[in-house]
Amino acid sequence: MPTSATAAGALASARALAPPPPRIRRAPRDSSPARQRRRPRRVIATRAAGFETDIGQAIGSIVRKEVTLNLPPGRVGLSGIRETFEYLQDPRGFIERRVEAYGPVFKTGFFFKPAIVFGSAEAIEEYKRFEGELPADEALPETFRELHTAYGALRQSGAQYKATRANFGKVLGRAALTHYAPIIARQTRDFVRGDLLASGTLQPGYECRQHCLRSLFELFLGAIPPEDTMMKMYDYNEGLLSLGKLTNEFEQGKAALETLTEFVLQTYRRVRASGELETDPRYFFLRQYSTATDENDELFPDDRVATTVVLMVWGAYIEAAASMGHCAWLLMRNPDAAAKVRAECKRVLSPDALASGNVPIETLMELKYTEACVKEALRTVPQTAGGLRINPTTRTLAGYDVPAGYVLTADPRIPFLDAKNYPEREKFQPERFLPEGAAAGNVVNGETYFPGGMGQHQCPGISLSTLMTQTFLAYMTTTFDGWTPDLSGEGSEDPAYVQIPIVIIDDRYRLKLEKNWQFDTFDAK
Ligand code: HEM
Repeated sequence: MPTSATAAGALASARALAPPPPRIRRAPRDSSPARQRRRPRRVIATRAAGFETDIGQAIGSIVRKEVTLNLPPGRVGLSGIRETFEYLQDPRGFIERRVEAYGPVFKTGFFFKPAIVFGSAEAIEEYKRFEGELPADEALPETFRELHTAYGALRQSGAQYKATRANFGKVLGRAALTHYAPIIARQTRDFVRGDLLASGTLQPGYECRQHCLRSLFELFLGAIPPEDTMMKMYDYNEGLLSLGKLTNEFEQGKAALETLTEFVLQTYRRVRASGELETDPRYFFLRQYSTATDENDELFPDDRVATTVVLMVWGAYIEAAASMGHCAWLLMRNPDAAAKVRAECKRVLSPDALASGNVPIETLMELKYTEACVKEALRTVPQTAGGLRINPTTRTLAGYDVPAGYVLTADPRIPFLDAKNYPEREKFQPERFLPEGAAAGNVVNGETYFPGGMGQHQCPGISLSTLMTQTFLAYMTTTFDGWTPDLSGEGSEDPAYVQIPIVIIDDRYRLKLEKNWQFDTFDAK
């Protein structure tokens, strides 16, 4: 679930998550070092004998009454506009350039608000001590707050949030994953050995999203909605990220939320009335929520259960799909790692188990190298920024003053990019996440690896996403001997990416799949 889905998370790039035909987007801006060295034109600066005044920053710090404070290095400017737009064009490059210039704690403008971004182990350790008191909701824009609903975890705090969070373990913890694993395996088999085998191509952005949508509805609802209802999830996503409540996107998002919630509500009420809720394993998730209680010890009302299903599917589908696409691309570019994944999957998973789709979690958990690939992919191509919190009172962090009203965000990309934690940081090395990784100088712990954010709103779904991606890789590597960029039509060697709020391969990118001889004549349908 993307928490950086804030105000401008909006931007057009998020619209790339709409269904096909994929729209033609402009190529990503040139981020070559030469370009980056050019001075941005909008800064009004004077430079003389080593003295540089950034007028926007100077006025901004007077307006914000922070002239006498000891803030971290960096610039916010007058209102953070320039920083925000620079971030939105190239989020990862933005972080990298600032860490290089200022170190792992710096100030900037994030989504038009002054912000302190940090990622050193010391700052994170200190942050963890008070993060639990910070309100999460205020950092979210109005459109997101309304469509995320009062039931959404990202808006909550205190007793209400505790009640919401208490249920996550029941539907995303180990027992739940044990229940989901064979369903995921069957869904993935049908996707890879059905759809992909038939077409011989994979559009990792769009097709993995659709696969994840279907799989997640089945896991969390026990039923896949009709296509037109399921596709409302794209409108809902666009509405959450829309620029304002007067936009069409917001209106459509609101209508989509109603349609989706109504469909879930009807399904929930029907299976409860028929008694299947208690007896049919398909309704595992709904059954857990049918006994969930709120902060007043009252059962969740039906609309809260229904909204929770919609929010869970929404929080998971793009993230899981992005992880699958990045892994597929990284394995293509790292044939040694791909060979190891293939060998491991063939050793652990029997052809019969793969063909039947009946793969228990214990077997999937033996895929240690494959799991390490998924983790390393999240490090190499980080999918999200950290969660945003508003600092309510003046305090200090890492020896710097943090004024009230500043956004605080622990950014996972900062430790990911630090060669002290990850030697040869640009390389894809799944071994970092295996026991031998430490001996090679890798430092993997809660302060250096937190792809799902940290603190009170830390992602409860990373294990589910990892399991889905591992299963995807198991079927991909045992069905296809490899894959290469499909250069026909608009095809390109490497993908462009949607950058905000979740980094995911652009819909136009396609891979050509090389069938394994066993599947040359396979007809899964
Ligand atoms: C690789 C995949 C994923 C990544 C990188 C990811 C990332 C994140 C991040 C960064 C947050 C933290 C937000 C914050 O601190 O404000 C978050 C929260 C959340 N994620 Fe994920 N996510 C992933 C997969 C999933 C999946 C599969 C689910 C399944 C339902 C999920 C459900 C949630 C929920 C419910 C929250 C809100 C937690 C709360 O507010 O207590 N995520 N995610």
